Amino acid sequence: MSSALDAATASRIDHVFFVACGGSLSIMHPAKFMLDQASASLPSDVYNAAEFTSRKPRRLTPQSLVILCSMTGTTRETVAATRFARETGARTIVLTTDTDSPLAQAGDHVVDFEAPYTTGVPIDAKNSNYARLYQLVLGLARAFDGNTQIDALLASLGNLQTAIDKAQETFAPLFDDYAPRLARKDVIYTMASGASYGAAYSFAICVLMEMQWINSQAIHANEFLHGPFEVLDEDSAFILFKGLDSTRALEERAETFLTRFGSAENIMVLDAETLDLSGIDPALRGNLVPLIFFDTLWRFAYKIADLRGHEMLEARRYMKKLDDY
Ligand SMILES: N[C@@H]1[C@@H](O)[C@H](O)[C@@H](COP(=O)(O)O)O[C@@H]1O
Repeated sequence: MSSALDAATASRIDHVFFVACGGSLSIMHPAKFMLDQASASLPSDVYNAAEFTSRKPRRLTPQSLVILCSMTGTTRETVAATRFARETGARTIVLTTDTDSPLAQAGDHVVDFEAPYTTGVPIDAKNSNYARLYQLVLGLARAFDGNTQIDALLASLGNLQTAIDKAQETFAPLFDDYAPRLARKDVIYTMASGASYGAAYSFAICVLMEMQWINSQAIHANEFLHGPFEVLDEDSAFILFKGLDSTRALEERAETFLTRFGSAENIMVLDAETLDLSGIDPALRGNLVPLIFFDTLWRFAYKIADLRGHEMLEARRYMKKLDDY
């Protein structure tokens, strides 16, 4: 990690690109959110890897830093995006759980992380993809903007797993209550804004759609009021994240509308204000809460899977079953 950061910051960079696919892309949105608030000098963009390679942004130059992530390190689009970035002369940092993977071989610098999905072994959240990415972001902000939050981040990450474990207990009665109703739904929307939007996106596309074949869409909490709210009625099912970042008011406004025309029994609200976040720096709570949302919801997903008789990882038809697409 520190050697990747040292190399990436050895000379001036003027733009950061966050690039990945699917669940690995979902963590890039909160990374940009953090960089936007921590750095005045580093603009950034978030791209799906195939879009990045196809769009060929003119802004990509040898002064760019491209941060890419693939849990397996094998996602073809992300490997191709890494090669494309290097061909332009940009610096690349790749995050993966497999340091021998094609992605690791393609990047300039490799940062490894842990994921329970690959090994089945529980991890400490301080070693997760989010944790590593946030360290990179605040490392960049320290190097180029004199931001000093990195020590608070490291201390907070050390206490994060305890906060997640406590959150599992806090949310358990909510999950027990909502699982039987939501498991019967054909459509469940997720909703969030700011730092939590990526977790809502990932839960919609990777968990509800990919692993449970439940129709879903992550709706940005304010965009909801600009079209999507027309589908709302008493049967509509939503999972709303209420985080602690500076966009919380957007999520609260969406909740007010949801509960005005929807039915509370189909609207599951995860409110970070109900959590015990001791040991997490108040200024970073908004950034770290999405890890808690996603991790706790992962357990909720297994509850739904049991009720539906639809195995979480094994029941896929296409993902990891086909490779000719
Ligand atoms: N649902 C999966 C995700 O879980 C995974 O993150 C992504 C990319 O895979 P990887 O992270 O290995 O590049 O593919 C799909 O979207």
